[in-house]
Amino acid sequence: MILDDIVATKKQEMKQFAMPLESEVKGYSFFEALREPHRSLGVIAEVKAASPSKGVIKEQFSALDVARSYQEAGADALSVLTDESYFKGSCQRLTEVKKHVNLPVIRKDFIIDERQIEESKRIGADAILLIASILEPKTLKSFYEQAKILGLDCLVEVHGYDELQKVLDQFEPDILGVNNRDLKTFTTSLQETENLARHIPKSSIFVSESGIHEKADIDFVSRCGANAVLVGEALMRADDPRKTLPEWFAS
Ligand SMILES: O=C(O)c1ccccc1NCC(=O)[C@H](O)[C@H](O)COP(=O)(O)O
Repeated sequence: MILDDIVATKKQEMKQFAMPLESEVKGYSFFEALREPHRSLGVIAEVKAASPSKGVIKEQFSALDVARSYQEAGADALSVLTDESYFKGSCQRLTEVKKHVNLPVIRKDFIIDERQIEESKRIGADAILLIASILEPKTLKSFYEQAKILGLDCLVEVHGYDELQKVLDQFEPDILGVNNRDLKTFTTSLQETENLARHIPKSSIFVSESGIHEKADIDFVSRCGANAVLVGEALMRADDPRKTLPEWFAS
């Protein structure tokens, strides 16, 4: 199963781990950006070169140009994939984006080791992703608290009611993401957002992640009660995100 492979690779990579030097970048609050979005829903626009489910999404591009186009499109925050093996991302890419774009950036990776939390801070991330399906609930809570101490926000990602309950048995995250993609089968359905919506605590910012491709999807997850969306592939494939995003939010 691909998720097990990704985690196994990550564990292997951690054997050669070297903590990077601190990068000089300005921090922005990921949480505040989503709490007071530019539009009716917060938009986290993702810089995503490739993925296990789709292969190469965009060949040979400037991450900086993409990130700037997202900013000009009115995105509230950016997501930058840093996993190299499966997503063709990198930590350097995140730092480069942070140096030139005035938006909060979440590091999108598979955090399985607490050293990656400090690494995220050092490369300039404002937030990290914590995936419930790859962490024991107590470890997830501990990583969440460690990230907070370092001033990093966390997007806690769940898929399915059981995962959500396991997280909520421990704590109520400030930002809760429902991944519409089942990371074990790659099946994507916005029904996931609808199914879990009523179980999301009112105090959490509710992010609908993955599989959002058109205005109808934005309208649907909005009706479900999502506060924000995380969009990768559709914006990476868009001719011009500066046109696409406003079209998605036109009334
Ligand atoms: O996108 C994948 O194929 C994938 C496979 C295994 C683990 C994670 C994966 N994606 C990470 C993400 O969370 C998405 O990049 C993000 O939600 C955006 O999704 P999309 O808009 O569908 O590109």
